[in-house]
Amino acid sequence: MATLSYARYGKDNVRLYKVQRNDDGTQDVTEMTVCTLLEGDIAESWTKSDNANIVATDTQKQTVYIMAKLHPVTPPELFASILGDHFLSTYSHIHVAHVTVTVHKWTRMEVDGKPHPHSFMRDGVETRVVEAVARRNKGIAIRSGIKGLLVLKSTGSQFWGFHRDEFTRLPETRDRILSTEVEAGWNWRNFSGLDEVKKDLSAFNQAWSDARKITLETFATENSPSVQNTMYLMSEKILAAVPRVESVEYSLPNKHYFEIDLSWYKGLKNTGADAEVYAPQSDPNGLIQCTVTRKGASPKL
Ligand SMILES: O=c1[nH]c(=O)c2[nH]c(=O)[nH]c2[nH]1
Repeated sequence: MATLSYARYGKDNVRLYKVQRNDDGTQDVTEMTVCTLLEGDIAESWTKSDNANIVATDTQKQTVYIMAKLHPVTPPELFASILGDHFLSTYSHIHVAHVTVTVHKWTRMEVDGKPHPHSFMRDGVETRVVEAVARRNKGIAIRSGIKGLLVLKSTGSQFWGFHRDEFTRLPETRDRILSTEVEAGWNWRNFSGLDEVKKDLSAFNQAWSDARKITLETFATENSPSVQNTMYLMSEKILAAVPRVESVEYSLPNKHYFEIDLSWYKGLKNTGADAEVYAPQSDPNGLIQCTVTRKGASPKL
């Protein structure tokens, strides 16, 4: 009659902070939010009120803390993989572990022109987000990404040549404001397991900084014909920079800034080439998305 066709469960919004005290007296800090979701032989909890196979979500939370104490929490790709691997190796009835780690910004302060040993500031809401999916006998799939990186350019963006019909009001423009909140992700070729993840840990931070730099530099320097083309260029460049990455995804809202006609006040000119005062729009916004996949890449698990 009815069948349970989807079930996973875990703990979301596990907040965690870890400090590393270095020999030279400086300290490094990491703050993250973790989500763990498990799949496996768990259906009977839903269908028969039998919780015997349920690793309580509280247990999952405690595990996150213990693993953070016992292991490094950076790079986040490693920590997410350690957690995923732990759930599979500890519980034979769990077949898939999804772990998402969101790293929050703590940027070291500069005081008197010098990096401060133990003081940090939150200079933006941008986060680094990693999702690791550990599947029994199928290795670990990792997606790394950036979220919440808010950017704006005041010129160097166009949008023209688009389809026009009786529903079209938007004028063509060869000079507009372009603003978006970057959500970017890059999918690594599947890892056979935790050992393979550990083989080249520096690749994860390097890819993050390459992807971030490519995103910012392409946004700034291209005379953009559309959000679509700009995100495609960024994706191509990330694929070229990081050989192990098989596909790149972008999701970019187009945050509109509308011109305001002020001619009603003493004939003030504030449109077209005279536009200086604009009305930023909170909604609606365009939303442009793409996945760009390396030729010959293995299909995503
Ligand atoms: O870069 C853009 N892409 C669109 O698809 C679009 N549609 C729109 O109204 N403005 C824009 N801008």
